[in-house]
Amino acid sequence: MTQPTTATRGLSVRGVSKDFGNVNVLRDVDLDIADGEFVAVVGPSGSGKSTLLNAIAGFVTPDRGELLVNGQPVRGPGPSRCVVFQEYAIFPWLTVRRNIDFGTRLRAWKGTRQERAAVTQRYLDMMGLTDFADALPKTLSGGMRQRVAIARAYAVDPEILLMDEPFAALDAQTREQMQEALVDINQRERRTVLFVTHQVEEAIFLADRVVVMSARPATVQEIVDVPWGDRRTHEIKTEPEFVRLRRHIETLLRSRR
Ligand SMILES: Nc1ncnc2c1ncn2[C@@H]1O[C@H](COP(=O)(O)OP(=O)(O)OP(=O)(O)O)[C@@H](O)[C@H]1O
Repeated sequence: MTQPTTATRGLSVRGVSKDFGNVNVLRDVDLDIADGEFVAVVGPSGSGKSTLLNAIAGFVTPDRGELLVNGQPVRGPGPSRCVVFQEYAIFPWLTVRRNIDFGTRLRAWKGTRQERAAVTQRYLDMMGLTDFADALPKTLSGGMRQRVAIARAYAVDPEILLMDEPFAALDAQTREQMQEALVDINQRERRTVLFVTHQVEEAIFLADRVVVMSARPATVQEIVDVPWGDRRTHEIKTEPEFVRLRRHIETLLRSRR
């Protein structure tokens, strides 16, 4: 259970506080996420997890504190951060391929048309979407639509990917498949990820570290290191260490400090 060192690349959240009217939502939140690290955030319902993510995205302005991406202050939404939401926030009028191509076009890298098409195809392949490339989102299942949203977010190649409960609307089996798909794409193309979830098991399965928030006003209660590195198959969920970490985090959440 270590505190991270200050990150120069990656994300730094320093003393961030936010009130909505007289509701104290975030209080002195400190968090450093190193470049290429996958961090999950869990916390009691309504504690302020989405508010923290929205502040990093630039949708919400903190009352106090500082947010830095690669040392640069966050002053609003921008291409360094890309958000995947619970709802399928993809363009319903574009095919799967064109949705992902939209992301590819937002890259800082400007390749030729053919090079961009190859990048888009790579993400179609990685997320198992090639057979659906010409389909419209409305013809796809929820899981497939979320695959498109994730492929598009990776195609943008932002400094930080922010994921707010992206699998919450999916059934249990699809959710497990999506967790595996996310592990797979992130092992191939490692990105800095902040992933908000209600599910402790999901947080441990996906993340290098799990940030446990307190009840509102939310602050960082504990940061739990997860030891599996790239060894992420569903079998780890039954290992004694996994079960121990899950119980530990669940106990912290129940204590509602
Ligand atoms: N724009 C806003 N205006 C006023 N209050 C807000 C706003 N956004 C969030 N809140 C309030 O801030 C608190 C924290 O909300 P937030 O959605 O960040 O929590 P959460 O931990 O993500 O919740 P959940 O786990 O239920 O998704 C809630 O009481 C919510 O009603």
